[in-house]
Amino acid sequence: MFIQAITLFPEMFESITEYGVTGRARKQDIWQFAAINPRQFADNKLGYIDDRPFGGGVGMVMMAEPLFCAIQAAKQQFSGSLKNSRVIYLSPQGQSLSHKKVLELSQLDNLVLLCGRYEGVDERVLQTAVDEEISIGDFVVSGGELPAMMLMDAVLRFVPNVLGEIASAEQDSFADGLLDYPHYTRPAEFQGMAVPDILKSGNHALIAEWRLEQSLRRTLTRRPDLLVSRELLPQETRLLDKIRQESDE
Ligand SMILES: COc1ccccc1CNc1ccc(C(N)=O)cn1
Repeated sequence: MFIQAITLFPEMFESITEYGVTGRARKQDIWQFAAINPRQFADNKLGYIDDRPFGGGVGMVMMAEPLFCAIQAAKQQFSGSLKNSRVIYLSPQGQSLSHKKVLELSQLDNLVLLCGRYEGVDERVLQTAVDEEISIGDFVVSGGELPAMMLMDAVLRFVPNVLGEIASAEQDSFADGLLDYPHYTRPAEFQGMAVPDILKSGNHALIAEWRLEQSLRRTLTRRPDLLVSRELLPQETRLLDKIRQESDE
């Protein structure tokens, strides 16, 4: 997968291109990255890429021309099939990013991420050169770079070989629509708190059931909304009934 970010701060992306599983995978050429700074497309000597908003109001707006040229430049770099590509603008006005959308994006060959700064970008860029507007949550941060990196990381976890054993991405919570179960590692006792015995039993069937019960219990108490739209397997229904009876007692 070839990911390009259109950003005034290319160096910010080193946190995902140089570190952790995503950094290692990029260094192994499992995925590729390039940043394009719209300032290089500013048509004035001073490299202006923002201007005051029509209609007045606070702050500045990113101008259409430099961004449009940057997106065109990104499209010329595409590897693989041009069709299997998407230009995404990160913004609080976007469609909320979901696990389903993450999976869909992980199938693409090319991803272009437009990172806004100031009060946002000229609407005409969105109308002519952006395929989708995506939000990573109902909050505002100073630029689209951190949301872009969040999206990149979530998507890359589903690109084959990025994680090594793809299993750990599919076992992530949200992958099966439930919150994650609690995790423990050595020492067996920490500040007087022991690890649940079941996890030391070596009985993998019982451990799997315990973990599923813990996921269901956490989802029921912390995010019951996730259970509303989720089809339950018979074993899950049985465990949920058991959990509900306990809380009714
Ligand atoms: C004032 O910033 C903006 C104003 C308008 C658009 C983009 C930005 C850049 N900031 C962003 C970007 C995305 C998200 C999100 N929720 O995905 C949050 N903030």
